[in-house]
Amino acid sequence: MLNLVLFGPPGAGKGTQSEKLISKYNLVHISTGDIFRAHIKGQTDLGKQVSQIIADGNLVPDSITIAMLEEEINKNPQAKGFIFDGFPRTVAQAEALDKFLKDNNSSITGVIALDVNEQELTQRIAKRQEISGRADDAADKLKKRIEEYFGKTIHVLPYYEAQGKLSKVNGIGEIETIFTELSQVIDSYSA
Ligand SMILES: Nc1ncnc2c1ncn2[C@@H]1O[C@H](COP(=O)(O)OP(=O)(O)O)[C@@H](O)[C@H]1O
Repeated sequence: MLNLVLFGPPGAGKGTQSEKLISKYNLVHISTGDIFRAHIKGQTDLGKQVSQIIADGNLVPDSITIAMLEEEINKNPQAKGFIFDGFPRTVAQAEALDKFLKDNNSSITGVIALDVNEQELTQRIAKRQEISGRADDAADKLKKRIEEYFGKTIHVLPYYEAQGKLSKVNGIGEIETIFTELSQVIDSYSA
């Protein structure tokens, strides 16, 4: 199995690159943000539970997020591998994912961090909000999300670095150029 974590701050381009990577490598895309948004749209119990948290730009509690992620993996028993996008966002989530995969005789192949500076992120998301209309893309909520990233999520990097699984790719430039670089890293796993 090829299990990838695509890592990076809000607006780094994880969603865009994931879409391209899943078709090239025949993987299942698991974006916890997308799944949460689907629950909110469908007004499920989970959606009702998390909608305010997400609108405010806060992280959803680990217990809820981890349970949802495991359920999503279990829905895809035939998968050749997964791209995790927006997960793990805390060290506790990273540990839970490792344990869950291990219990299923699998593991994370590699983690690729998309490197984008804060100024570029803010500009990209301001642009995106005009189209997405996402409540959490509003300036004050975005600020909160970037704070959550640099306060909690960034600690996931040394966790994977210690396992020798971390690679970094420059997330600024043409979408195709970034895609080529990501593909090179992925191809190096099996080389
Ligand atoms: N792994 C996670 N842990 C906790 N909360 C999450 C997680 N994934 C998504 N969320 C919630 O969903 C929101 C949107 O996530 P996402 O679509 O990945 O946004 P972006 O990458 O643009 O910040 C997050 O701000 C957070 O509230």
